[in-house]
Amino acid sequence: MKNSGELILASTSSARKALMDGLGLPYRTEAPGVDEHVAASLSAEEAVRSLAARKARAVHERHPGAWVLGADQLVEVGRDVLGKPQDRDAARGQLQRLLGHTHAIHTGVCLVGPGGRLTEAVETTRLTFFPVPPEELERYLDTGEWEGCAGSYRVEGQGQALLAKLEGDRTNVQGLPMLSVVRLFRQAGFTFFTRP
Ligand SMILES: Nc1nc2c(ncn2[C@@H]2O[C@H](COP(=O)(O)OP(=O)(O)OP(=O)(O)O)[C@@H](O)[C@H]2O)c(=O)[nH]1
Repeated sequence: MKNSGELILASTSSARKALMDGLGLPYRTEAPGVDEHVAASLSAEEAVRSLAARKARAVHERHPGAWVLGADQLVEVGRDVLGKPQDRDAARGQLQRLLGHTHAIHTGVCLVGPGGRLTEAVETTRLTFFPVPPEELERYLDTGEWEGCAGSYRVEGQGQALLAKLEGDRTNVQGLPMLSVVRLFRQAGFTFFTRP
């Protein structure tokens, strides 16, 4: 049975695209094009839930007959909430906060269906990093993995050499909590393993 309406991933993230490609559902991507500012009073979980819905709704308004999946991610360490670093110096500062400590990655996902029906989830993964000397941190920065990544590391790349412990969904760290994404798709009536 063909899934009704096209599926759009409201994201510019190559990591999210790679995760969706693995699922095998026919889809396309479209940039959400939204302002990602939220009230400072929101918790990290509330912020990613709100922003995932903002991204999905923005694309759904342009394509009301489609299914649209949006996502947003933040890193929480102590009282700090981290997004994507702007430059190498910001990436160094983020990693200095994370190395030798445990932090949480929160990812919100939101699925909006034809007619605007919305389902959502927020998934948290906890990661503990080894403490490493400054010269090793500089060598990791030289890999460039910090670019475009909340928290300035890639858990599926060389960044895994920093990882002492991971509790939760690993794909959630990369950008989409696939256990939750599959649950939302199944609850929406999506069928899998169909021929294109
Ligand atoms: N490959 C990889 N990407 C990561 C990792 N951790 C975080 N990211 C990326 O960091 C980005 C988090 O920033 P967001 O603001 O949620 O998303 P974005 O990159 O702006 O992309 P949009 O979905 O278009 O908003 C996402 O693209 C994640 O895929 C990781 O361990 N590996």
